[in-house]
Amino acid sequence: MRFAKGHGTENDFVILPDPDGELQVTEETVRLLCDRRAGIGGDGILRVVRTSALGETLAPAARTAERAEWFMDYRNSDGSIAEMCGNGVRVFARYLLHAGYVRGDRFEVGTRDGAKGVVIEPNGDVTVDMGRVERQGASSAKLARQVVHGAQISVGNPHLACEVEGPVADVDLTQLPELDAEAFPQGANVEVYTETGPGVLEMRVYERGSGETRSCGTGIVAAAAAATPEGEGATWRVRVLGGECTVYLDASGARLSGPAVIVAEGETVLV
Ligand SMILES: N[C@@H](CCC[C@H](N)C(=O)O)C(=O)O
Repeated sequence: MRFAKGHGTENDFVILPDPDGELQVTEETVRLLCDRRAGIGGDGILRVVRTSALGETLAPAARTAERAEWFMDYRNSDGSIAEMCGNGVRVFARYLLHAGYVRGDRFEVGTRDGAKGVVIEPNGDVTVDMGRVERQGASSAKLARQVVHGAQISVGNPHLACEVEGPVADVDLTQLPELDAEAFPQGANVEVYTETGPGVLEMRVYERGSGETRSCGTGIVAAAAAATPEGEGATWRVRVLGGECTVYLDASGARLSGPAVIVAEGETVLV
């Protein structure tokens, strides 16, 4: 089976081209492909399938995805399905261009959170219109060595974005965060962030289904939203372990911009 490998600020993905929806991607397959020793290695999988060949009924809120020719079927490295992946969309867009599946510098990608508009910037960065960012109140999480408090935010998928004092490097993210199950019945991604200068955040993330990763696009947007007073617009540069992205927040929602690259292509015998 053909595959590619790509990343957006080192949030890395195994890309499976499956235009006609012929692959059976099981949880076990995903775990094996994402395994960094026994497989190819990645934080998740991006299956590249024509929306018309998806073979899945989308939730009513995601039906706008049907107008996009290509659908990003995203899976976390543990095999679970997530509604959205911000860096995934950016890498997916880069792959569509690389493979010649799309042309031009503006197109849409279908996701389980609906259609997302993508723009290829003159400097090569990929910007995705993430749509609405929903603030849902406050909650907390128990980490390995501390309890953190923050904002419950939906960017299509669930987040708890927590401002911490001191460097984010000091936060122990080695263990699965314990969350309030009533607030997060489907689990959540947990971000810790601190403001290091005007318009600049530093962030780390423990991703649902993947553990600590070096970047998370939806998490970057959630942290930027949590750091912005409600009702206000803002632009944030968000530094993560794998690089930096920029978030533009306004009344219509959020845009996420940053690098996205394809680093390898080949064939795997794992599937
Ligand atoms: N890395 C992604 C988020 C992937 C999904 C997440 N782990 C979840 O389960 O919600 C991003 O760049 O947004």
